[in-house]
Amino acid sequence: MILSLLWLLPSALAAQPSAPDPISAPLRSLDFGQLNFLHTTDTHGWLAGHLQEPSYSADWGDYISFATRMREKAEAQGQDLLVIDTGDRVEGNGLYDSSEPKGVYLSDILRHQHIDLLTSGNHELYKQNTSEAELFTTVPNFRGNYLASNIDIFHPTTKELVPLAPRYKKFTTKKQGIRIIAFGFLFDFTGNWNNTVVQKVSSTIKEDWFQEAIRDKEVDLFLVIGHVPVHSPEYQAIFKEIRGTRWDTPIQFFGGHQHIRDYARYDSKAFGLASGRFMETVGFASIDGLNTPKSKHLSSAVATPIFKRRYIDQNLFSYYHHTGLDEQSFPTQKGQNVSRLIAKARTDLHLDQVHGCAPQELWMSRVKYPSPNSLYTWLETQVLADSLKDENRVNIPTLAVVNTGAMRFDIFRGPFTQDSTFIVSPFTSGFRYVKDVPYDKAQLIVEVLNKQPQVLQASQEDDSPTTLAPPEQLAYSEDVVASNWPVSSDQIPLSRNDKLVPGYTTEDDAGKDGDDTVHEPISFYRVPNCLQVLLNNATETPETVDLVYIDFIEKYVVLAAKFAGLGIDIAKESDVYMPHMSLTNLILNWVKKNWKC
Ligand SMILES: Nc1ccn([C@@H]2O[C@H](COP(=O)(O)O)[C@@H](O)[C@H]2O)c(=O)n1
Ligand SMILES: [Zn+2]
Ligand SMILES: [Zn+2]
Repeated sequence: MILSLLWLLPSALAAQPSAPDPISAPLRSLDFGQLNFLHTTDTHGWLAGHLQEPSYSADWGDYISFATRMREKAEAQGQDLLVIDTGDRVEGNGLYDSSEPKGVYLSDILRHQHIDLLTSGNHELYKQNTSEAELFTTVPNFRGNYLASNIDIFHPTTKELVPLAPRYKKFTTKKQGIRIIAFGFLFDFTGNWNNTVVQKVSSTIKEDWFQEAIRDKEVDLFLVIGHVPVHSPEYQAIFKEIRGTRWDTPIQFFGGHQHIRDYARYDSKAFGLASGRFMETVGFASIDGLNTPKSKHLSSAVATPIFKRRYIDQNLFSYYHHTGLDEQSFPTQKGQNVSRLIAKARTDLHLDQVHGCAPQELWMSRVKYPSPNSLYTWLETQVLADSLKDENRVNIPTLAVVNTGAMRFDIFRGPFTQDSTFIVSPFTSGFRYVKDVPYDKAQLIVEVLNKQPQVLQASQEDDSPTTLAPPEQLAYSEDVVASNWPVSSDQIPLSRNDKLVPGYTTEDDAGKDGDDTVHEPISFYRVPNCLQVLLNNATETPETVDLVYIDFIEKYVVLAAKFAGLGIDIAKESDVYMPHMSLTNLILNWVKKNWKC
């Protein structure tokens, strides 16, 4: 990754004269301890980093150099460093989605990082080929380090149900001799393909192997990694189960899935870190004052260990700062080779091929919905309105419903590339429809879907619902939410020359000082679960409509239809709409036609 003068600026600001000087960007430092961690989660294929956002512009090769330098630094101080990844490595970027078969370049890049412990996310399990790629490629690539405490897979050859990877692992750290038992969980996910089985966390922790593991007396730290939100019933249950048996053994959790920076305090000796999404963030955590055989011998043990956390902006400026190195001394040979491998993969996959040029920024959550700069407003009023048409259903009033979670990232003004195609919406789900749905019932279905607690948005559990709440019980608010975004910085003194770059201003269970980079806050607005748009020249209130929806949300539409008293079984009555057309391709075709450069 090359460091240029304007590299720390968001692309939207890069051309402006008042751009902040990157050198003055204030950074909070990392407090090393006996045991240190680097954590990634929900990388979703973004191993090339963010080409349009300098704050997150380092790549997986740079991260490899960073982890190496951090390990060298820790070990030189007689401390340990572990590298963790908690899943959703796939789906969401051209580097993964653009190859045939998907993921061949990605897995070959990923494996060069030394990852000490990793788990699966839900995205590794949506499809049969993805989970089998985990079984046959990722698990062997990280042999002994991949954990699957609650995931089994039907082995494609033997047809036997086997653990995707070992349930847990016991090991001792190199420098400090810390005895660790580690587990690797997935939240209570039910949207997996039927070749895998995800056991509920609450029943997994009652199994003999787990109960025996937490009764092991020769343990200084329990390490729970997982594709699980750190504030979740699943992690509460694991915490309680371990604490019930081991009242004072420290527990460190690492989580993900919600795509946010977050830190949870379970008690004075148990904390959990979640490290964002899309290679924007590398999480850092440290523990000092652990009771180990070595510290007992040296009588340096303390009553309560000290837990720390930091959210590192994934760029070279942060990496140089935290390692105390520079452009010459920072990169490792391996890191540079991997950066070259990424560049070559991007070339082979034509990821810079331009399909059109976006005339403006389109935001997922930085602006209100609906509004002229809302990505969802654009999807409704431009893309769906122009392009969602089945040639066998012409001139039939149609109500289309799309889950907002199908849209994964903002669009920046300028080139819309092969890469953008998958960054914006990578999913291969098609469209289905039911005919002759009374319009009032169709509207009630959407209303019911939108009053559910965010089940269909990105980063929410797409758990199979058995019931849906009536619309009047749940309120949807489109107000600004301060969900780990905009609060002003504290504790780090700013000089008059400091001009802040917009970015994360996280508030978590440990306070407001978690982000390494002090940012200017960004507003964040909620969006509904589903968009709806009337198509085919429908009058304002047609009598009946074709109800069109993305097949990914069918199970919710079925329940909402029952709730709305539609009286038909949507799953049985529905048919394919626009055969072989995914939302990804619908958007791409629209861009090619409408966004000339
Ligand atoms: N075919 C799919 C798959 C997923 N989604 C959306 O993604 C959300 C889950 O993503 P995470 O990264 O948060 O695990 C899911 O809730 C859906 O909103 C989709 O739309 N289509
Ligand atoms: Zn994710
Ligand atoms: Zn997830």
